[in-house]
Amino acid sequence: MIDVGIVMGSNSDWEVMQHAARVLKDFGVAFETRVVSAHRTPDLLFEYAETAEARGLKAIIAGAGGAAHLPGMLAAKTHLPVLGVPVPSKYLRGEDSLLSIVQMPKGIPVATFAIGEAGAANAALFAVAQLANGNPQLAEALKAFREKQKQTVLAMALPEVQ
Ligand SMILES: Nc1c(C(=O)O)ncn1[C@@H]1O[C@H](COP(=O)(O)O)[C@@H](O)[C@H]1O
Repeated sequence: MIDVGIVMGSNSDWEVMQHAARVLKDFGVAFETRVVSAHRTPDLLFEYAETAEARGLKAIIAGAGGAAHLPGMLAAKTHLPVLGVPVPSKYLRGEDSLLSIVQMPKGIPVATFAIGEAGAANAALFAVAQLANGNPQLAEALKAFREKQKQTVLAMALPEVQ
């Protein structure tokens, strides 16, 4: 059973969105990856969102750049949590993507993450946290991840000033 859908507006978003896939893979969460575009493949978008819950998905991570309508339109067509990742754009560095995703009208929420790879990784970590509610094994894995990250930071050394 697939728990999380990772969708993006174009395969050009993969460089960023692969960081979400990496996190889910590391936690052993079953996921699928698809290119779906609100603008270029609107019928596929509707079909994907309308069938997501019945297919067993628990959350959808959606990344898009520029006029990033994909996460919002998915959220409009499903009750599943939609986690939006603003992909950096060529001319406006992803600020356009961020604003397109975050400024949803009241009633149709999209949980919006940081621009770029940190946002993609954090969206996946958020999905893991959601799934860990009621899954003690996943909750333990999440704790272990945090502990390892903490140890990495504690071991960080800075250069001497000469
Ligand atoms: N923002 C959207 C949507 C959408 O929101 O439906 N579909 C594609 N795109 C974005 O267009 C950018 C350029 O796409 P191309 O590289 O294919 O020209 C990508 O970042 C994609 O997410």
